[in-house]
Parts: sequence; structure tokens; C-alpha cells
Amino acid sequence: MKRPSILVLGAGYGGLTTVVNLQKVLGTDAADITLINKNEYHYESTWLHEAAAGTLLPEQVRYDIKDVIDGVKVKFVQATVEAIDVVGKKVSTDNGEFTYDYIVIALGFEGETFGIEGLDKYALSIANVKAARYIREHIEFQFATWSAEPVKDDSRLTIIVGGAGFTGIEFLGELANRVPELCKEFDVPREKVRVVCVEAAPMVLPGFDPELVNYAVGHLESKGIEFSIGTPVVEATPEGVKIKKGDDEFEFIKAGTVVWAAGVRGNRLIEATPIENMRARVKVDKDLRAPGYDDVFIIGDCALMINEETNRPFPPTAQIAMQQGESVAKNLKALMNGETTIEFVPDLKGTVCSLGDDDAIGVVFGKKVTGKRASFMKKMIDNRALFMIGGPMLVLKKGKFNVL
Ligand SMILES: Cc1cc2nc3c(=O)[nH]c(=O)nc-3n(C[C@H](O)[C@H](O)[C@H](O)COP(=O)(O)OP(=O)(O)OC[C@H]3O[C@@H](n4cnc5c(N)ncnc54)[C@H](O)[C@@H]3O)c2cc1C
Repeated sequence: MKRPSILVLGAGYGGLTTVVNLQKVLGTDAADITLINKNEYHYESTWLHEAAAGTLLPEQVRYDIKDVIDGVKVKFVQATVEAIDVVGKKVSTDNGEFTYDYIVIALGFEGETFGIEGLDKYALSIANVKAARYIREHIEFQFATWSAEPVKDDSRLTIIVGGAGFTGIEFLGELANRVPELCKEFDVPREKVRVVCVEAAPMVLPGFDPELVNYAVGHLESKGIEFSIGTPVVEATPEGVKIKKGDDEFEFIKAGTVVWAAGVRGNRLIEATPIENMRARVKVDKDLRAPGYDDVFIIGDCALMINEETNRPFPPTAQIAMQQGESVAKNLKALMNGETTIEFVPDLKGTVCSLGDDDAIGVVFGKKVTGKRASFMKKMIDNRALFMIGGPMLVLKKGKFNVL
């Protein structure tokens, strides 16, 4: 009898956790499992702000996929997915076509600019490890140019961060520590550098406890970060951004670097399928299948699940993507054995937002934490994600141990 074929698209938190768990729950001959990913490595999306600021090297935030999968049970194909045909049950890539009996779509997030003029063209986005490396090098180039040019353009040293949500604040935390290093390296006086966070909403870190938000803002301001809150970006140009400060009041901030960290959406490939979606995120069934497509599972940032307690979608997180990966592996096994699938219920342990390498805020198991304790917890969370996918060897190789 032909073995069922399982295609997993994307080797991020969701896809890799699915595969690692399939290796555990299925016997060697139970299925043909193929994992397709754009790169031969996985990168830790939750560490990308560090690679973008330059506080970690791009190499430190990624590892080879072949090091964590069992080559006997799983075939890895490096390819870029170009189209998903959920009716014909096939996937086109730049490295051939693949058919499937079951598919797991875990292609992650893309930046969302909400149609704001010029942002797509002139703002950078912390979207993947290559984009993060580009941001790091762009900032360094601006500092090096300022240092070398005879007539100085101080706006080169202004960095605008669009968005005071989780990603924006974590990136600002890294920049706050990185800027003094850059000033030293490129002979730039610190007072010449501006880092400005521009946010449309009336608050920083919506959804976070106000006391923790005050702590975060105070910490970042003490390191020279400026906040412009309730002032939406209305346009980006090659010279900087225009922000709205009142009914008819606008300000143009000249800047050498604009990083847009104010929105994510699912992978655009979803929008080209007949599956109903909102900004490429699919409101999945309770067992994580796409409504109307019994052989299609969608997880991670491409999936949308409503938190029934708040009646709002769960925020897209690595924590949920990994738990979904575990659940999908169990459900695939159940389907192959003719059993019923289980409902996915997120088990939220808390959230910690870093403020650089040495400080953080968070709520863990219902308790508020700040400072070095929170920073320690953040590193333990990062190390746990490595452990769940690659075991102790991966933690030793890539883990964060600078905990004091
Ligand atoms: C700076 C930053 C900080 C964050 N911090 C946290 C945090 O502290 N805690 C938390 O829980 N979450 C955090 N998140 C969110 C978290 O990173 C995402 O929710 C998580 O990565 C989603 O996992 P995923 O498996 O859906 O996608 P990803 O982990 O993004 O993986 C998607 C994979 O698909 C691949 N891929 C994409 N397109 C294609 C294609 N066409 N063909 C082939 N392969 C493709 C990508 O290369 C990637 O390997 C953070 C995000 C960012 C950007």
C-alpha cells in the first residue's frame, strides 16, 4: 500500500516543530515526510531584532536544518514555494513540483504597511535574517559615511522606528545598547544620534500592563530613545517620514534609516489560494485545518485563532506556533490511523519583552517581572525553544548563557 505523503512548508518555529514531532510519533515507514524551506537553515525570528541592531551576528541567530532533522525519516528540500494548489494537491517551487496527501502550511509572516505611501519602498522591515543583516549594515554604512564625509549630514544618524508594539520596543532596546558602541566605532558624538519611535496608537505596547509599559518607556528614554506617540506615519520618502501631529499639523523627520516594525500579516502565497483569509491569515478550525480542506493544516503566523475569553485573535507568537506544530503532528498521526483529531488549545505561559540584553519586562505565570530577572527569563525562554527543536546539543551550540 502507498504510504501517505506529508508536505511541510516552512522550517520556522511551526514547521520545524511539526517535523521534529512527526519524527517522534510516526514510525520510519509510516509516511513520506518532506520539509520545504527557502534556506538550508532555520533562523530564530524572535531574535531578529538583535541581528538587525547588530547586537548579535546573523550567524548566531540561525542553524542548519539538517542538524535537527532525522534524514532517514524526513526529506529536506531547499526551495522557494511559488504556489500552493489546494485543489490539485500540489505545490510549485523553484526546485520542482511536489504532490501531497496532507500539507502543513507554516510559511510565517511578512511585513504589513497598511497602504501607507512610500513605506514599501523606503522603509526597512525586520522580516527575515537577510533583511535583519541588511538593516545592521545600512545603519553601519550611515555612521561610516557621516564619519568620512567632509560636509556632515546629521540626518544620516537619525533612526526612525515605526511602531511601539512588541517588535518595535525589542528593537529599540537593542539599539539603545548598540548606539554607544557604534559611536565609539565610527567616531560619532552620541548627541548627534537620534533614535525616534513613532507610533500611531495613543500608547506604547498595547495590551501590556501599564506599570510595565512605564518601566519600559522610562528605561528606553533614560538611554536617549525619543517617543512620538499618537502620531501616525502618513508617508515615507527617501529622506525620512512625514507624521501627523494634529488635525492639520504634520512634521517631517529627516532620517538616514527608517525601520517599519508596526505590522505583520501572513504569507502572501495564501492569498492566491481559494482558502478564505484575512491579510493571508486563515481562521483555522479547532484542529488547525483550513475550513473546507480536510488535508490542509495551517499553523503559526499564517493561522488565525480567536481567544474566546477576549473575543480577539491570539497575537501571532513563536510560543503558539510551536504548540501548534506539536498538535498537528498528533493530528496527522490520528488521521492516518483513522482516529478523530484533537482540538488545539494554546497553553500561554506568559510574555517577556526584552529591553536590550540586560533588561526586560514581562508577565510569567501571571506574575509581573522586570529588570535582570525578566531578562534572565527571556533567555531561558529562548533556550527552551532551541531545546524543544534540537535538544541539549542545540542549546549548547546556540544558547544564550550571558545571564548575569
Ligand atoms: C523581532 C521579532 C521578535 C519577536 N519576539 C517574539 C517573542 O519574544 N516571543 C514570541 O512568542 N514571538 C515573537 N515574535 C513572533 C514570532 O517570531 C512569530 O510569531 C513566529 O516566528 C511564527 O512562526 P512561524 O513558524 O509561523 O513562522 P517563521 O518562524 O517566521 O518561519 C517561516 C519559515 O518559512 C520560510 N518561508 C517563507 N516563505 C517561504 C517560501 N515562499 N518558500 C519556502 N520557505 C519560505 C521562512 O524562511 C521561514 O523559515 C517575534 C517576531 C519578531 C519579528
